[in-house]
Amino acid sequence: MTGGLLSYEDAVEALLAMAKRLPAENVPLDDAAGRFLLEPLTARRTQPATDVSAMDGYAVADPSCSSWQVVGESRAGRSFTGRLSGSEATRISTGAALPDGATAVILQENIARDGKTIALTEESGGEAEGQHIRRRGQDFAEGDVLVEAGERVTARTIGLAASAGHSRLAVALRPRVAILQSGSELSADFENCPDDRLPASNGPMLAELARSAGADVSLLPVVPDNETAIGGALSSAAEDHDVLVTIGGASVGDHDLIQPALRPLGADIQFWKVAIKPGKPLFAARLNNCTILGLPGNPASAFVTACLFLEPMLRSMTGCVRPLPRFVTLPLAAAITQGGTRREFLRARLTNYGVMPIGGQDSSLLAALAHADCLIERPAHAEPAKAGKLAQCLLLGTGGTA
Ligand SMILES: Nc1nc2c(c(=O)[nH]1)N[C@H]1C(S)=C(S)[C@@H](COP(=O)(O)OP(=O)(O)OC[C@H]3O[C@@H](n4cnc5c(N)ncnc54)[C@H](O)[C@@H]3O)O[C@H]1N2
Ligand code: MOO
Repeated sequence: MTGGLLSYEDAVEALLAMAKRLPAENVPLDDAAGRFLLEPLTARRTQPATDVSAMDGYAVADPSCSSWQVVGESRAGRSFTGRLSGSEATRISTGAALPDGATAVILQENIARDGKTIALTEESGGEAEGQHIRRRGQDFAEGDVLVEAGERVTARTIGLAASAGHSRLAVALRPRVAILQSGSELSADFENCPDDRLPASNGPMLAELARSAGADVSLLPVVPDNETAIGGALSSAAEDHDVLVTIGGASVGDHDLIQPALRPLGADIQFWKVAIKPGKPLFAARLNNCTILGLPGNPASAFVTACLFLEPMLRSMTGCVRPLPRFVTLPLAAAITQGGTRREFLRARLTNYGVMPIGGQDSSLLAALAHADCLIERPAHAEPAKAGKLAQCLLLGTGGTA
């Protein structure tokens, strides 16, 4: 606890403990992208399956000769079936199987050919046994564990899985996430929003963030500041979703009605208020089988808390081995002022000289937020820091940097 507020670590740990791991499904490779392996990726085959040539040229039985007789060809996909001996050679292409008896490959640039006879050109160097040969199993062998369970399925993992003989992978079911925005000032009509209303912009922003984290997202209709209407929307959303994210109405004002609406439904409020800026009024609750994450309404607060809480929770539910945000150490490109009473996450941009805090740090500023591509962590009560000092930073837009 920090002055009655929970620390970020305690709060995120409590949230992760609330949200249980989802069951597995076996999905085609493209549908596994961005999700986490629930089982180690094990090679079902050996690669390369035989010794192969690394270059276009000639496979030879004896590289110490100075000329050879070409007795056939080994192409990728159609190998030479005979066996080489003495001064015999075959034409060979990159990736083609090395003929039996071949001990080296000579680059075609180093060869002069006259009919079936080939000879080393004057410029060529000494040829050695084993040169330009990729050995069987050099990449991986059947039974090798190639990627551990809990790692993210990237484009490279997909390539590796295909190569290792897999067309499907075991991943967790996609979390079903509902997003509920409340506030009588909010309008879902972005094109015709009167001046006394505000576009409900946090909904599509966080829907996209959750979708990028692998969730199936339902963006629910905006609910006005009415406890009964909010209660009805909460209870129906909690029935058929694993996670319900509420936006706004998390603080202490007369119109902050999310918790008052949750209590009569029997929801268990697990924690409220975290010592971070932005994001102080965040809360978490459990209603039947649904984990409810109450995010503050200010756009920067909603976004930053989604990065710090929602993404880690979704990663944890889907089997990620390192669900917590991964901070990297980077130099400050400009000085930052003294820290306040809460640990702060300053919106910033990466430059060639380090991280540069952006101008507007007020949590209502969406244009400034959209300009940021990382967050600088400034501990509570931190001393002012000069340009060049190292800071902990969270890169944005990398799928949570897990
Ligand atoms: N007396 C106190 N007042 C406030 C405190 C406090 O501790 N004591 N905390 C402040 C902090 S910090 C924050 S953050 C805000 C957040 O409060 P709420 O979660 O209750 O958010 P709202 O009041 O509903 O909205 C704040 C702001 O954001 C706009 N908003 C809300 N939802 C959306 C949406 N879906 N899309 C776009 N914009 C949205 C809303 O119109 C307000 O302007 O409370 C402080 N107050
Ligand atoms: O925490 Mo509020 O999110 O500071 O603006």
